[in-house]
Amino acid sequence: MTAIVEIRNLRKTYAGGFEALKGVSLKIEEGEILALLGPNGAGKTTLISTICGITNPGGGSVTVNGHDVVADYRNARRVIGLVPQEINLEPFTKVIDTVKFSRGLFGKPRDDAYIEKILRQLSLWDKKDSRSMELSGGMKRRVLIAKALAHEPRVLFLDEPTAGVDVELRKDMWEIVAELKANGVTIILTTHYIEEAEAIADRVGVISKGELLLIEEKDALMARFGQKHLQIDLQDPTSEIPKSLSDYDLTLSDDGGCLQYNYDTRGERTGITQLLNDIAAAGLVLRDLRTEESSLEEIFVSLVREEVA
Ligand SMILES: Nc1ncnc2c1ncn2[C@@H]1O[C@H](COP(=O)(O)OP(=O)(O)OP(=O)(O)O)[C@@H](O)[C@H]1O
Repeated sequence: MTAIVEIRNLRKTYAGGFEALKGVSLKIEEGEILALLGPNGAGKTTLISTICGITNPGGGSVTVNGHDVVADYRNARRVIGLVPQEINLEPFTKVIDTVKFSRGLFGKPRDDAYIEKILRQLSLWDKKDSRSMELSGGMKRRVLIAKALAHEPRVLFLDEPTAGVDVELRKDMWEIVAELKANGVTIILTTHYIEEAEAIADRVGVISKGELLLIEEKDALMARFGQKHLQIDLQDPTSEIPKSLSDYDLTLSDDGGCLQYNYDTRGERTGITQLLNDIAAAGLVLRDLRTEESSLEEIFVSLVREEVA
């Protein structure tokens, strides 16, 4: 794989002295979907804005497709599409005109067939003559994507693409992103919805306080930090965990009816067989067993909490 975006030791200090990026280095591979997670104010938008040439870096460098985003910003911008967090559409302009205009801004020749293709892909073709003010919030978000794609970028940045969007439309967006990836577009998205990263990202980066805490393949991340929980429902509630089970990582539900056993998914031995024997020996009778895996959300929260501590 080749890197299409290379970020080296990127720093940004806003006027007033706030250090929003503290030396971020990152390579983004061509064709991948990278999700950037991080709490409010972590620096995600600042990072995206700097890569897109909207904010000037205070130090370090970024190249996109080999073009430096400061020294060679025109060529860098040509390959970048940006879907901003805020909806910034002109209320009286027709959908098709706003999308065509975006293409023109990059000096690309008129290509009505391509514009039709992206509007159809985003289910906007029947709205092409509607003014932005006549569209729902979700449709406006689609128009922003169409605008960002109008000049055929190879790298698409989506800054919280599904903020405030209903569940159904969110899933539609995920499909759109998957289709774009299939067409060879590299996608970087920021999101607060961890299930979004879990559903569509190839890699996940976690940013907190201007630093990249980690960047890793999603599946490897889930396997590395993942814990499994075995829920053991008891026939009769118990008031406390029997002393003979004190060596196990067990928690008892408030109603005393369920024991939760936490174990490492990487461990060669889970200890479950022995635990079940010991539970029986302690006189507890099982009613049911369920296993659950920790979600990316739990992993993320524990990482950011460690950072804050
Ligand atoms: N123009 C600016 N001037 C001064 N400080 C700024 C400016 N823009 C952003 N900041 C500060 O930089 C920090 C990072 O902001 P940024 O918007 O990059 O965070 P974010 O991770 O995108 O947050 P969110 O998830 O809330 O969108 C915040 O503390 C913010 O207040």
